[in-house]
Amino acid sequence: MRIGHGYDVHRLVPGRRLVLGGVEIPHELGLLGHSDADVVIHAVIDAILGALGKGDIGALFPDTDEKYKDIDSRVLLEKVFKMMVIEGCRVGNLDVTILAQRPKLAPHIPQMKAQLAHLLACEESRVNVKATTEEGLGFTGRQEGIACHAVVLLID
Ligand SMILES: Nc1ccn([C@@H]2O[C@H](COP(=O)(O)O)[C@@H](O)[C@H]2O)c(=O)n1
Ligand SMILES: C[C@@]1(CO)OP(=O)(O)OP(=O)(O)OC[C@H]1O
Repeated sequence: MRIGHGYDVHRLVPGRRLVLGGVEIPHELGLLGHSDADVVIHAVIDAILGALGKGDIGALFPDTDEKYKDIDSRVLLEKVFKMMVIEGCRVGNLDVTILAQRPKLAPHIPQMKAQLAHLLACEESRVNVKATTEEGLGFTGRQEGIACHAVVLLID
C-alpha cells in the first residue's frame, strides 16, 4: 500500500470559469491558472504522484508548455491514472477537502464524487469529497482563492 498527499491553491478572479473536481459551478468568480485551474483535480494528481513517488504536477505538466494552456484538468488526471495502472496500483480510497468561503459547494459534491470515481475507475464509495469554509479567515476566507487537500491510499 502507498499513501500520498496533495495540496493546491488557485486565485479567484472575475472572468474565469469555476471548475472543481471536473464540475463547472456557477459563480461570479473563477479560478486563474495556465490550465482550467481545477484545484481539486490538481490536488488529487499530486496525491497520486506523491504515493507513486513520481514528483508533482508542475514537473510533469509544466505551465510553460503551450500544450497545457487552458487544458481540461481531467485530461491530466487521465494521464496520471495511466501511470498508476502501469505501476500496478488501484485506489483504496481518496479523501478530498476543499477550502472555500463561497460558493456553497454541498449541492455539487455528489457530481464531483461521481467524476473522480469515474476518472479513477473505482467505486464512488472509495471517494469522499467535503468542503469547509475557514470562517472568514485568511485568503480563502477573504475569497481571494480556493485551496484543496487530497489524501489517497493506493493498493499495489
Ligand atoms: N464552500 C462551502 C463550504 C462549506 N460547505 C458546507 O457547509 C458546512 C459547514 O461548513 P464549515 O465551514 O462550518 O466547516 C459543511 O458541512 C460543508 O459541507 C459548503 O457547502 N460549501
Ligand atoms: C496544471 C498546470 C499546467 O497547465 O498549470 P496551472 O493550471 O497553473 O496549475 P498549477 O496547480 O500551478 O500546476 C501545474 C501546471 O503546470
